[in-house]
Amino acid sequence: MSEVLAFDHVTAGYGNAVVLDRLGFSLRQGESLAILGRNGVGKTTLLETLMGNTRVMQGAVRWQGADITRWPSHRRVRAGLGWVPQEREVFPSLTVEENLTVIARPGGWNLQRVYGFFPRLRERRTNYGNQLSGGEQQMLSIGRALMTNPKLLLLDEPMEGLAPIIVEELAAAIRRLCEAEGLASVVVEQHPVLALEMTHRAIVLERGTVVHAGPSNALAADHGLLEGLLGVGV
Ligand SMILES: Nc1ncnc2c1ncn2[C@@H]1O[C@H](COP(=O)(O)OP(=O)(O)OP(=O)(O)O)[C@@H](O)[C@H]1O
Repeated sequence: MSEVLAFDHVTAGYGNAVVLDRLGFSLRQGESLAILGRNGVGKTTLLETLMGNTRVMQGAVRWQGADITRWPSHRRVRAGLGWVPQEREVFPSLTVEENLTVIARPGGWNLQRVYGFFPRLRERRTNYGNQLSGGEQQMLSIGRALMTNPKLLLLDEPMEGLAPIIVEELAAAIRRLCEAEGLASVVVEQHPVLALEMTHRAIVLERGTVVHAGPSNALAADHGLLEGLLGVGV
């Protein structure tokens, strides 16, 4: 499998504040990566850097062989980065269908395919964004990213605030996107066990740098290591 994404010694932050400190990792075609770490270590900043929303002071971000470090975010979306933000960013005064079609880009994913993938969205297609449950909003947020026909999905705490039954449904959907549809993904998730179940590999951040990298199943099985890295009882 060839490498599609790489952070090469990236130092980045906001204004003069450094959040990511010479951070490095890479992702291969079709691979899913969990970004783990305690609060405030820079997980969201990593995703924001991937989307071009931070100031990169050093290092390079490479996507499919191109140096995209200075690309604006709209160009990154066109190049296949599909962003599912933490706030979900569903348009409240547009219907589900309008939310999906307004950002559509040509490709294999279209309205019918997204509805096939999330039948709940088809049922709710005439409802407004602000009439949806949290789980439905998250499905819509993922559906919107799929409508841009991405090659890589970036998910920032997709399960936050959702009921356990919806979490199961969404985790299965995200896994299916990776396994059946061949989409690569980068997932920031507070719940490490869930994140490790959903991904092939994981990196753990501390103070903006990578302190552990390896297969997700190996980390999930090593409770001592997980507890040492994340301070969680599992
Ligand atoms: N827009 C911003 N401007 C300035 N500083 C910011 C901004 N966003 C985040 N930070 C700072 O960057 C650091 C890392 O934040 P970040 O949200 O990336 O961490 P995180 O690991 O995602 O945290 P959490 O798990 O709590 O969501 C924090 O100290 C935070 O205060």
